[in-house]
Amino acid sequence: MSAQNHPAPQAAAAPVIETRGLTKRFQGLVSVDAVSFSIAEDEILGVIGPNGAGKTTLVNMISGTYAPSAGEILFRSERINDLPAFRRAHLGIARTFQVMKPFPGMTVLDNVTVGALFGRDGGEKSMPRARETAREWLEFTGLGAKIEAQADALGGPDRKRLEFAKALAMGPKLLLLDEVMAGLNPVEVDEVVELIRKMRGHGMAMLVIEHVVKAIRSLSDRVMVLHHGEKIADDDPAAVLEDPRVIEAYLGKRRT
Ligand SMILES: Nc1ncnc2c1ncn2[C@@H]1O[C@H](COP(=O)(O)OP(=O)(O)OP(=O)(O)O)[C@@H](O)[C@H]1O
Repeated sequence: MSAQNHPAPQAAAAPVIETRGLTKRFQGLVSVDAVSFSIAEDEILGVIGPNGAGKTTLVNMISGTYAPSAGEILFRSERINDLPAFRRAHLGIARTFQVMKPFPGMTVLDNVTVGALFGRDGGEKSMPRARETAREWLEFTGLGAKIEAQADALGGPDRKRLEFAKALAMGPKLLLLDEVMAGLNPVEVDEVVELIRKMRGHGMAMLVIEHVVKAIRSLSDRVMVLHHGEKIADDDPAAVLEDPRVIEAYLGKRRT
């Protein structure tokens, strides 16, 4: 099954996230250079580019970890440049991290319950409801049998599932997935691809940073390519992955 099998997102609907000329400079280095893009509800934008292209920095600006040096971030038409990260989480922006960080000394269920308590609109208001939400997302992500395990004892693939469940329990409208397939074998990659597919239709926009090109090709409605901080392509996956500039900048060096 490919992304083309899904109904096309409504072109006319207001985007969930939009950036205009978004820029981040670190001293002399321009890490993200005037990047403009948008993602609609239920749309998946794949983001690829060589190491150091600015992908994680882009996510860090959207989630509120880094303040932009220039440009605008609009979330459902509201300018959010100056909101702290927790306020963005309350609006419905959730992310996963490249290095998975479960809360140590806590069970799998407790980890995801924290997500449910601090999510959109301030999170679930009661502990029983938060735990119920956490259980539902742990079932959804395939960790239903491990809810009482210590989170820091989980193996790599299960840690990724936990990271998904934590983010989903926040009730996101925008989910930012930063290299969730790194370090997985091909079978595990396919499982994560299936999981992301299953997440479609839950009213989210998704930004998926990934080096596994096969996965990006099959998941994404559109693919954006960053190179030295600049956007060099943003189109449907087939067009982007055949673009000579993209092959030159990135794909020529990778055959995944
Ligand atoms: N806090 C920081 N201070 C200084 N430079 C930074 C900082 N964060 C990122 N950079 C620089 O910005 C550039 C883009 O980095 P970024 O991590 O966004 O790239 P990336 O595309 O996510 O790479 P990768 O695929 O390796 O994760 C790099 O040159 C990096 O060294």
